[in-house]
Amino acid sequence: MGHQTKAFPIKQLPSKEKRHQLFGSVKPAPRTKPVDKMHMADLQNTKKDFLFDLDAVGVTKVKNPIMIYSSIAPYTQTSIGEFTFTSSLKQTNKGTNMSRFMEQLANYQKNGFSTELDVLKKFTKEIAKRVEQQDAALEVNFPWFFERQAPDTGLTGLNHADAGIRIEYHELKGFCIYLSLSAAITTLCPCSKEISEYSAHNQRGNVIMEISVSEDYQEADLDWKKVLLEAAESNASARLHPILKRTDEKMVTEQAYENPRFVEDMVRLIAADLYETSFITKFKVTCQNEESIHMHDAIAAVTYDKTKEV
Ligand SMILES: Nc1nc2c(ncn2[C@@H]2O[C@H](COP(=O)(O)OP(=O)(O)OP(=O)(O)O)[C@@H](O)[C@H]2O)c(=O)[nH]1
Repeated sequence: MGHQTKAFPIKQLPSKEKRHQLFGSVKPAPRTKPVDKMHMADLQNTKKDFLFDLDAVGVTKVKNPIMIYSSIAPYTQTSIGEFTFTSSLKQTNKGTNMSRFMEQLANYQKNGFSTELDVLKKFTKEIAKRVEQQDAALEVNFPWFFERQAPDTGLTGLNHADAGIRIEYHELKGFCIYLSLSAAITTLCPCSKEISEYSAHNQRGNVIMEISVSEDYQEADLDWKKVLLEAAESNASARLHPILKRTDEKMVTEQAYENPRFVEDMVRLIAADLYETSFITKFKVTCQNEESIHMHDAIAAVTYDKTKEV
C-alpha cells in the first residue's frame, strides 16, 4: 500500500478581508482633505521668521548599495553605504524638501552608485541645487574589504576596515573633503616585554585616522584607503590576518615581539607617515587598545594641521 498524503488546507478559513476585520481593521472614514498635490498644504515651504538659521537638515541612516574601487585586491567590490545628506536652511524657511535627497540617490543608483570622490562631489553639488540652498553635505560610512596574504604560506582571505567620506560643498567656497579609516592591528606591550622574564601581553588595537585632503588630490593617483591602511598596519607590532597556518603564526608572533608598541607610539608613528603624505593637509589619529590584562582600554590621540605651519 502506498503512503497516502493529506490534501491541505483542511480547515476553511474566513476570507482575507474578513480576517483583517476580525483583527481590528475598519472601513476608511470619509476623506475631507485634498488628494491632488496642487491643493495640498505645503508646510515645508512656509516663509516666515522661524528664529534661527539651521546648520544642517536632511536625511540620515540611509542604507544603499555602493561600488568601491581600490588599488589593492579586490579592485572592485560592492558594499553597503550608510549615508547622511543635508543642507543648511535659512531662518525664513520652515522646512526642507526631504524627498529630493532620496530622489537624487535613486537617480544615481540606476547606474550603480560608486564612492569615487568625483562622483560624490558632483552628487553633493547637485543636492544643493535640488534643495535650492547654497550648500550641501554628504557623509557615507561603509565596510571596505581588502585581501590579506599570510606571511609564510601566502594563503589569502579578506579583512576589512571601516571607511568614511564627508563632502561639504558651498557655492562660494567650493569643496571640503574629509576621509576616515578605522583599522584593526596587533600591538605588543613594550613595558610587559621589558619587565617580564618571558612573554609579553598583547592586544587588538583599533586605529582611527581622520584626514582633510588638498583641493588637487586625485584618488586615481594614490588610493587614500590604501595609504591610511598602510599607515596603521606598517607601524603596528603586527598585522591581522584572516588565515594563519602554524608557520605563519610563528612569524606573526615573532614580528610582534620584535616591534613592541604603546598606544602613544602608535599614534606618533602613524602621525609621522601622514605628515609625510603630501595630499593630507590635517589629520587626527586615535589608537584604542582592547587591553588583554585589564577590563578597560588604553587610548591615545594626536591632531595636526599642516596648513598652520609657518
Ligand atoms: N521638512 C521635513 N519633512 C519631513 C519631516 N519628516 C518627514 N518629512 C518628509 O516630508 C516628505 C515630503 O517631502 P517633500 O520633498 O517636502 O515633498 P513635496 O513638497 O511633494 O516635494 P517637491 O515636489 O520636490 O517640492 C515626506 O517624504 C516625509 O518623509 C521633517 O521633520 N521635516
